[in-house]
Amino acid sequence: MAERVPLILGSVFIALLAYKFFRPKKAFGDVPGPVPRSWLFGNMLELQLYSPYGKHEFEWQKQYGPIYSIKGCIGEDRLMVSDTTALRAILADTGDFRKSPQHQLVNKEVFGDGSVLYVHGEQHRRIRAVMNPAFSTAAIRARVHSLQACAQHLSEKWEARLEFQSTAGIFDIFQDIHETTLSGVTDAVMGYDVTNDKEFTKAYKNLVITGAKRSKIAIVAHAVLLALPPWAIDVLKLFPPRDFKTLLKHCNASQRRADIFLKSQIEARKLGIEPENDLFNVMRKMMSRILILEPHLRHRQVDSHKASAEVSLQEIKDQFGTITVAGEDTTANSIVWALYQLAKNLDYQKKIREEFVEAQENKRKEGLEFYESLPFLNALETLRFYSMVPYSERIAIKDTVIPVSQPITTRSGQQITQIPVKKGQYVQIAISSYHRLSSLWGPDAEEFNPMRWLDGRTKLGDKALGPYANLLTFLGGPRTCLGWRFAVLEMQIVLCELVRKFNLALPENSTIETAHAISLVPIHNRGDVELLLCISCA
Ligand code: HEM
Repeated sequence: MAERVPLILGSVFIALLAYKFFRPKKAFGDVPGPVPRSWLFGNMLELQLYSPYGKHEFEWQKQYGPIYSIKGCIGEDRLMVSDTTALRAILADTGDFRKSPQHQLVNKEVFGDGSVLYVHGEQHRRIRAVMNPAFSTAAIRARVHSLQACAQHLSEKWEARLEFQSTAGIFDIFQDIHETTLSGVTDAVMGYDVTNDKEFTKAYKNLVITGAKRSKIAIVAHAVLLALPPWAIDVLKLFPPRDFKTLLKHCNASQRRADIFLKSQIEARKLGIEPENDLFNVMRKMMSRILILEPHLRHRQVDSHKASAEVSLQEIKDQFGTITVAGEDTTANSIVWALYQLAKNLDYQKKIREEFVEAQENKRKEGLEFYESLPFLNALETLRFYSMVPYSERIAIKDTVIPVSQPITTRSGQQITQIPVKKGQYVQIAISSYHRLSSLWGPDAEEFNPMRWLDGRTKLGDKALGPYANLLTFLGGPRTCLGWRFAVLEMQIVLCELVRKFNLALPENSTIETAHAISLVPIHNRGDVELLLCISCA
């Protein structure tokens, strides 16, 4: 490896130079924005590194409006977008924009090139069409019992911990919630609970720790990775640095699990046992019979044009890690932040507890509809206030324009109603900023206030972009989060179970801030990622 280091460094240097000299010269028709702090980091440290998340971004939005330009590392051009008209055009996914190459590199290495997170165009439409039934309302409704069991397992664990305490116990709930959602997503969605699978959970936890690392070096490394020629990436795979090794290890572990699990499902089917309608089985049914029964054909590629509702075995396997990662961390941290707000506001806990008891006594609804019928629980605006994926990056794959709802005055004083974007320029779908727009959410948009959903002031009408409550939390358009219904139900179930059994409070002198890891994590005043809560039985 040592003898290859100068070669790799040399190519990085040449690639950076080539990037600097051949990248598009004029950014976004002169759209104003904050001055970058340096050429190396651009505005990326303010965007990604500093806590609380949004400290700079929300101020930029106030100063420059819902569209402004920023600089990425090594001179990249980026457009921050929270304007509804512009977002609608980008989210339509008509082929002008793709996911950013950094994300695509990671998605491919961690999940495989058949992952729904990685594929695009026709292959994406085909795989989504096959996966959709496993995430329909009917399919999610069938997961209620499984999710209730996960939530109950957690509450019993807390009860056991509190058994010998005369007063409240103070403990970190962060890991507990993550274990619950890992079990929830793997068991309820994929029919395979990984909690007791030590090898897989270790690989998964290491992946999350690696993905959550934020440092100046990691931020620049992301940009440099892009400048590497494809052969240098292949060398990296042969002699992977530690973080890259973690990604590959997780990929191998999840492929092995998917293999074992699918084999057992296929055997069960041969014996005439029809397994449940979880994701794997919904997808397995879409594999042609020949692919299941003839092992030598397993790696056959599915021809998108001939088989619009088919997937290959490899494509199914690639969804195992995809769903685990996409569904676990985001949902866990949404629950963590909801619990934080509940611990801060005892009144909120009381309201949820009362409406839960009242609904249970009246037995008006059950299952999914029961949770939907609890107004205050559903107004607890964690999904607006803490956007777990605070932004999503896209890159223009050709020269194009983005329409905007209000004219923009450029640095040179021109008024424009559409923004020219050059091939290779980045667009940031500013999800978190969108949720702070006072024009949409009211003058108190920067405050956590469930009442905005109950007193009739939140009316977006035809301006809605996302699939749930007019929020952009789960994005929108053809790449809308596949698991949004599942995530909402899991949050409802876990919060109800915990609030009806426990009183939550914040310990004295604890300061908690949001930090951007994979999603938004709580950083305690000691600098640790944790959420210490004072818990007693209700
Ligand atoms: C609160 C929890 C969640 C949040 C905030 C969230 C957010 C998102 C966002 C913003 C995207 C779009 C990413 C992009 O294109 O850049 C996405 C995609 C996706 N999410 Fe979620 N998600 C959550 C829970 C889940 C769950 C529980 C699952 C599965 C069980 C899931 C599965 C997926 C998948 C498969 C995609 C890729 C969809 C595609 O590209 O077609 N997510 N999610």
